[in-house]
Amino acid sequence: MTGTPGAAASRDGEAHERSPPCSPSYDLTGKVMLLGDSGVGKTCFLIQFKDGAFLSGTFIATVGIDFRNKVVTVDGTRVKLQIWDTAGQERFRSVTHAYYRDAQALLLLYDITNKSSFDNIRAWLTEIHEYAQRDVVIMLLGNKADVSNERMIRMEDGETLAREYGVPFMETSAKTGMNVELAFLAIAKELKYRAGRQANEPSFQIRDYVESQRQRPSCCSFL
Ligand SMILES: Nc1nc2c(ncn2[C@@H]2O[C@H](COP(=O)(O)OP(=O)(O)OP(=O)(O)O)[C@@H](O)[C@H]2O)c(=O)[nH]1
Repeated sequence: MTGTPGAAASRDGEAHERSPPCSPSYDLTGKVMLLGDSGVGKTCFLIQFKDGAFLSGTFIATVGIDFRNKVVTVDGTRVKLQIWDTAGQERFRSVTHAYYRDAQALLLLYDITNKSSFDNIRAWLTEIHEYAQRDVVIMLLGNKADVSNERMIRMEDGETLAREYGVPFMETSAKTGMNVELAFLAIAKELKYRAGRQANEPSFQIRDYVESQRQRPSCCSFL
């Protein structure tokens, strides 16, 4: 994370990118990567957060890596998130490994309707531990929670795995937007907290925050 605004230009050309140093449009920046198997919904997740829209129809796999910026305000601090959308396909893995070490946070997605995407989470976590910074923030997300009739992975299985690795967890839907913004807000809050805690500011526990704020899909409200 860096506190120096105005440095890099984004591909989406947001005006705030070139703000003069005397009037920065954000206070902190943090790099976030979206990881997970091909087709779990990483690109849709990012577009839902950035534009509030869902891309339905033909699935076009990401080639290599791409990024978008969005500024969120948490507790009065403006955090610019630079969000990297990676290709889930195996053949792009060596390209994406190179980006892991600069990331402060990783959102690791599986698809609740696709068992192998869940089974591969352990392998993703092994890669993360190999290539990412030791203190990187990791969040596990079970995406496509809107497709309840095709569910293959129970919510409690996601929770158990997340607990085993000590990471926050929630189910999400890039289609309905359920918990999408919350995932990024929780990351931004954690980055702000790490950047410097103010006197009298209560400590922040990302797992507790996510657990208290997340919505549950209606099918799983009993879990
Ligand atoms: N119902 C539903 N469909 C989704 C959701 N998220 C993504 N999809 C669909 O899943 C397919 C794959 O979505 P992408 O976002 O392209 O997947 P990806 O993880 O970026 O895939 P790669 O770029 O290959 O790594 C698309 O057909 C999306 O419309 C969701 O939350 N709910």
